[in-house]
Amino acid sequence: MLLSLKGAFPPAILALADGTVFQGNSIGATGATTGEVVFNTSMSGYQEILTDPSYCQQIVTLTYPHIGNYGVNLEDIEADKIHAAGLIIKDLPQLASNFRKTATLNEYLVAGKTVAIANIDTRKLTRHLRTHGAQNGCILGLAEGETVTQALIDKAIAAAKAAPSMSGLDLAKVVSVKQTYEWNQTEWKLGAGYGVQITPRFHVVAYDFGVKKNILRMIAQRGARITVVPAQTPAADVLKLKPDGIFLANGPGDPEPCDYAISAVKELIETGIPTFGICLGHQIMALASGAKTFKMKFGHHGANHPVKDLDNGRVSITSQNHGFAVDEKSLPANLRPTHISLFDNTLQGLARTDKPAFCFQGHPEASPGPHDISYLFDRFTALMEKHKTENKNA
Ligand SMILES: NC(=O)CC[C@H](N)C(=O)O
Repeated sequence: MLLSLKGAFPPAILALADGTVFQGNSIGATGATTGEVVFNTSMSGYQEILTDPSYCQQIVTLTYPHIGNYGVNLEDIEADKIHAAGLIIKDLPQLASNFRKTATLNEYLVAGKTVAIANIDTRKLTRHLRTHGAQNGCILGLAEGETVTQALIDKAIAAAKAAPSMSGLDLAKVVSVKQTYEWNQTEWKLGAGYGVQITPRFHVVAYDFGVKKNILRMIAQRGARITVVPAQTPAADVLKLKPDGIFLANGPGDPEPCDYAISAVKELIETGIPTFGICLGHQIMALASGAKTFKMKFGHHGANHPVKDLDNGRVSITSQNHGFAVDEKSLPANLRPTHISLFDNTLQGLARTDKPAFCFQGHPEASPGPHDISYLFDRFTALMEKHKTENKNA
């Protein structure tokens, strides 16, 4: 039986901007945090979710009831720190067990200075977010011995109301790396851990808008060495690196204000160098091609989302994490829909008809999630192979 640790942790408050309040226990850092409260339906992968830079300024509610069962380890990270603004769960099990475990979730949250709340009704919260839409919230993690008072509840509601709206926020340049770096780590294998790409055939330049490490690993696995560049790198600097392919990363915030990236991508696609975008990268490619994006009601966050490939009818179960989407009605003639979500029919994939450029809204790198749609990385490799051969023959 899993024993709840209810009594072992100080109280915590979760307040939403509309005044809804939940009381539970603080299982992370003491103090306050604010952000957009979203829900994620993945059953595992909390460490990858917490470290995903796309969750910057978002508080993540996990709908799966037992979170923390397998602790945390040194390998399942998508960035070198926790990026989520906070965590909301139902039950933190007393026992965390896994052969790779180096710490418990609670220890990890405290060390990562992340405020988190447990023992609240996450089903009620999720229904609330589904009905009323994602909204800002505040978690107040109290110190040992402190008790909940009306003044603290009012303070949490006021902080939730004062938090900035996600619409219009450019967070890509906030989380992006400041210096260019090289990447050659490949995918994780049981017994061997992560590998190294020592015989690359391609050179990929990856725009870091908040890149998840597993994307870089999956590109490296397929024969590439990668130069990761800051979000605001001009197109001319990318071209100087003579890439065989350009990758546009995932990232947090609203894609629309990322004008520097939109104009660079517009220029780069025109050169005919194969380009692949994921999530924020997908939205930026769409904007660079003349389409529009919009804010969704509560977005897609989970590892069980069915997506249909419009070219062959094949359905993949995919990992998702986005709150904005590309408006299908805004597509220019040279941008073709390739995938749609079977949850709400929103656009999931696009391809340029005039250039070797395509993009995907969900997460083919999984981490966490199913690997059904990893074929998109093979598609990128095939485009680079073709481009390389054509250039050689030219
Ligand atoms: N994971 C991502 O890249 C998210 C893209 C964007 N920030 C959105 O919420 O839609």
